Amino acid sequence: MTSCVVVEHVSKKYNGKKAVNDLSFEIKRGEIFSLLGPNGAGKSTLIRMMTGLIQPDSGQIRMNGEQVLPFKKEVKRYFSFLPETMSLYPNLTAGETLRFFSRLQRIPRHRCEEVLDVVGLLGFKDKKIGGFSKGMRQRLGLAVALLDEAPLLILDEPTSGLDPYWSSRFKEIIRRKKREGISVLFASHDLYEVESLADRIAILNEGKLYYLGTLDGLKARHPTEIRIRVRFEVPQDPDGLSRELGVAVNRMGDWAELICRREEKVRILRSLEKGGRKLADLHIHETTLEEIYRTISGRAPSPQMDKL
Ligand SMILES: Nc1ncnc2c1ncn2[C@@H]1O[C@H](COP(=O)(O)OP(=O)(O)OP(=O)(O)O)[C@@H](O)[C@H]1O
Repeated sequence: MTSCVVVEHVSKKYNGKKAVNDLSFEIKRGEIFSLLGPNGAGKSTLIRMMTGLIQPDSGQIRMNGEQVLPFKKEVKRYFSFLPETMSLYPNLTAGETLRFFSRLQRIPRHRCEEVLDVVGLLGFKDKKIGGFSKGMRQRLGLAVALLDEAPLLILDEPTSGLDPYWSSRFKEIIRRKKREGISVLFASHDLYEVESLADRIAILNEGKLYYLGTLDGLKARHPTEIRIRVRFEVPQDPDGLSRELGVAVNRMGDWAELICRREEKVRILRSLEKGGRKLADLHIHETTLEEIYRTISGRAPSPQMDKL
């Protein structure tokens, strides 16, 4: 698979502070690529440079083999873009908005109704956008991005403001685009969405690339820990349990928390009722991707948060 986007040693400063710091990566043709990172990590700045809205201080970005800046129409035709916040005219109707963008891009008029239908707004085509909810405006922005069927779709936080139904429909739309051979780059804070859509991810932190690869690769890099919380009919000594089972055990009131690796789980569970011990209750917690992400972005919940 060849690359549709190549980012090479790109940096950007604002007021002397690096928003994007020496980033290099490629997006392959036909893949769904997600940009993750905490607030201020540099995702939108990177996307703005990729779409030619701002110029990098150093480095270069090529799209379909062409330098993004100075802007050529071959590059503009190569991608469609949904910005983080889209400026729409509140006095125009949804239909008028789509027709406005279709005329700008010389796209046949019938596409307007098609994309309005895809985002569930066909029934609202004669309604003014000023009366639209946040989610409806977001769906309209997505419809604009879908208008021209460019080979690369770039979406900055596309599901912000969407309800669970439309978040799920969004995933269907993106999967269909991939089947049609379209490459997709999207920035997101929703790890479940990323997990179910992305072929590869890039995690940014303070403008730098923390991780580039598949989600499986990320999980392998952060071996998952399992916490088995147990309550016995007769309370057990945590130190004795720890020595017997060979894992760390914390006392949590009436409960004991056993911390083990995934491959130790079955052995531990089988040992819990040995020697006449009887379980009264049990809860198993496996580390989620969200927790891995929180840890690497420095947002692991503090003990104080647990008390809230
Ligand atoms: N126009 C600007 N002027 C000055 N600083 C900016 C500007 N745009 C972004 N920044 C700064 O650059 C850094 C990266 O911001 P950016 O918007 O790219 O982050 P982000 O990852 O998209 O964040 P979020 O998830 O909150 O959208 C932040 O420190 C931000 O304050």
